[in-house]
Amino acid sequence: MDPNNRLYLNFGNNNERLAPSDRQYPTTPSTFPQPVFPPPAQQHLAAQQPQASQQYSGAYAPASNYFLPNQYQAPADYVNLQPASAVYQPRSNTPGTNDPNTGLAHQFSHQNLGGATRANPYGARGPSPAQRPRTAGSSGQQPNYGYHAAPMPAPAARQPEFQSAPERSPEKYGLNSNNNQKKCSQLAADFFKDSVKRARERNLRQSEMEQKLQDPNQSSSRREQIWQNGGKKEARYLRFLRTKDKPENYTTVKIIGKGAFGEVKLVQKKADGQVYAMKSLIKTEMFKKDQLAHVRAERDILAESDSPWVVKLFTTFQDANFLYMLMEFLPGGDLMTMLIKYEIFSEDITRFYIAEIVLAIEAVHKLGFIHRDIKPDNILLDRGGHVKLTDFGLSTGFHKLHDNNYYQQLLQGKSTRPKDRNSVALDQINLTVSNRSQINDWRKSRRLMAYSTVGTPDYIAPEIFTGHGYTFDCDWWSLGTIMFECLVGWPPFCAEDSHDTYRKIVNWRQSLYFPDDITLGAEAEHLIRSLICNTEVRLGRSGAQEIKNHAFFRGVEFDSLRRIRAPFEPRLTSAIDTTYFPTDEIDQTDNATVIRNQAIVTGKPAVEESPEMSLPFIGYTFKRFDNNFR
Ligand SMILES: Nc1ncnc2c1ncn2[C@@H]1O[C@H](COP(=O)(O)OP(=O)(O)OP(=O)(O)O)[C@@H](O)[C@H]1O
Repeated sequence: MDPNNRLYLNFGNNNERLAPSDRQYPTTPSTFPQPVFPPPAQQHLAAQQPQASQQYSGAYAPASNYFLPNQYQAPADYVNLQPASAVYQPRSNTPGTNDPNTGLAHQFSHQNLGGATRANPYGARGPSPAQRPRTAGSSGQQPNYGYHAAPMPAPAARQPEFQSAPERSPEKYGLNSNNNQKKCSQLAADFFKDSVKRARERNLRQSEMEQKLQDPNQSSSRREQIWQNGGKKEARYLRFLRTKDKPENYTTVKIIGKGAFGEVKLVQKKADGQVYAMKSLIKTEMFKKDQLAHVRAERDILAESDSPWVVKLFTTFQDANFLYMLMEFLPGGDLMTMLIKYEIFSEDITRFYIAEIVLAIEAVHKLGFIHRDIKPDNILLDRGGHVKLTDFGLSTGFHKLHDNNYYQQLLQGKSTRPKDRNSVALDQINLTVSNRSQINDWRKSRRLMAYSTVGTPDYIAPEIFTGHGYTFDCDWWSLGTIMFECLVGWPPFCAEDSHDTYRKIVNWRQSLYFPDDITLGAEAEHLIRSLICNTEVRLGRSGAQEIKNHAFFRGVEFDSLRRIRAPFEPRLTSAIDTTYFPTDEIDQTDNATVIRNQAIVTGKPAVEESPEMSLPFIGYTFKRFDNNFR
C-alpha cells in the first residue's frame, strides 16, 4: 500500500509495484471496430428477406425479439428461414467443389409450406433418391441433397385434414402418461427449434464465407484454403453434434469455486488436454429451491452470447444428477478475491475496472438480458487481467422459460406465482447473509457468504426487493455499489445481518453514507450518487453511453479499453495454475462424491431420474460451433 493507503498491485507471484499512475489510458482515437447491429452479413440477409427482418433480425437481435412467445409454432419460427435456393448460389465460380458432402451443404431442405419452410429430417445430405418421398411438382429425377425447394400441395387443400384431429383428453390418462407425453412433445419442439437455429447460423456462416470469397484481392489459393477450412469446420461441428459429452471425459485439477447450487472445477479434457472451467449444478437442488427458471436463463444467455465481456460457454450437458456447463477458464480469479486482498483501490484502478464493467453490462443488455446479480464475485479476470461477467443465474431475458411460473405449470399444471414477469418475489431470490458485527467481521465472512446457499444482497437494487417492477437499470445500481466498495473498502449498505442490509437498501436515502476519513474525488462521489439513486433519475437509464459520458471517465477510450494493458495481469506458470483462486479455503470434496456417500449412508440410489425430473431440463444441452476448434 502507498502512504495514502491506496492499492499497489503485488498479487500472487506478481511482485511488480504498479502505482496507479503507471497506467495511462490511451488518448489516440481508437481503431477498434464498433459492434454493428446487425453485422454486415446479417444486413445482407435481412435485405433478402424482408418478412424475416420484421420478426427476427438474426443471432444478434435482442433476446426479447428472438424469444417470441410463439417460438414453437412453426410459421413464426420457420418463416425466417431463407428458401435454400435464395441463399445457396451455384458454386461454379467458387473454388472447391459442388459436393454437399464437404460439410457446407445446407442441413435442411425447405419445402414450400404456404410461406413456411421446414427441416429436412434426413440431415445434411438428404435422403437417397430412392428414400426421398415424391412430392407434387417434384420430378424426383435430380439429386436434391437437401438444397432445393420442392413445391407441396397448396395449404388450403390440406386444411380439412388438420381440422379433423381428435380432441385431446389428458385427464383420461395417469400422471406418468401425461408426463411422458409432455416430455415427448418438449423433446420434439426442442429438436426443431435447435435445428432451425442451427440452420440459420449455418446460413450466416455460409453467407459470410461467400462474401470473403468474392473479395477480388484474395488469391485463388487463399480462396481454396478458406473454402476447405470452412468445410472442415462444418464437418467437425456435425460430428461434435453427434457426440454425447459426460463428466468422465474430464479430469478434475481443482475445485475453484463453490456456489449456491453447485461447484466450479478446473478440469482438463482427457482426449486433448484442453483446460476448462466446469460448473456443475445439482438437479434436485434446482427443483427444491425453485431455481429451474434461473438455470435456464443462465444457459440461454451464455449460449446466445459471443461477447468478449461474457464468459464463453462451450457446451452444456447433463446426467441424472447434474447439469454441467463447460466454460472457458479465466485464470485471474474474481474481483471479490482482489478486494478481500487489497481492501481498496486507487481511483485510477477503480476507473479501469468500473469502465470495463460498464462495457460488460452494456453487452449483456444488448443481448436483451438483465443480469440482476452484478457483484464482485461474478466479475472474473481473464489471462490479460480484463473483466468478464459470469453467473447469470438470476438474470432474465423475459422469456417464458426464465419465469418460474412456467415450471410450476409444467410440473403441476397450475400457476402458483404472480403473473408479472417484471417483478421478482423476494423468496425467489432467497437471500440471506451471515451475521456480521463489524466491517472486519464482514470482510472475514465475505467469502463464506459467497459459498453459502444464498448469497449476499449487498449489491441488489431496492426496486428488486420491493416488487414494483424493475428494468435494465437495476444493474447500474449494482455498479454504483461496487464502485463504492472499490474506493471505500466495503459496500454501502453492509450491515450486521441481512435484514438490516435490506432495510438500508430500501431506505438508501438515509443510509447512503460516505465516511469522513476517506477522501473521494468529487467526480467519483458524483458518479456513485448518480447510480445509487431512484430509478427515475438513475444514470444509465437511457443507455450505457450516459455513464460513459460522466466526467469520472474523462480520457477513457472505451472502444479500445480491452486492448490496453490491465493494471493487474495474472502471472501464470501453466495453463492449470490456480494461484488466483483460494483453493485451500475450498473443501475439495466434489458434489458427486458427496451424493455417492449420502446414498451409501441412506441406502437410497444415488441416481434420481423420472419423467417429471427430466422435463424441465429438456433443451438444456447446447453445443457451440467453435467448441473444439481452438
Ligand atoms: N469460467 C470460470 N473461470 C474461472 N473461475 C470461475 C469461472 N466460473 C466461475 N468461477 C469461480 O467460481 C466461483 C463461483 O462461480 P459462480 O458464481 O458461477 O457459481 P454459482 O454456483 O452460480 O455461485 P452463486 O452462488 O454466486 O450463484 C466464481 O466466483 C469464480 O471464482
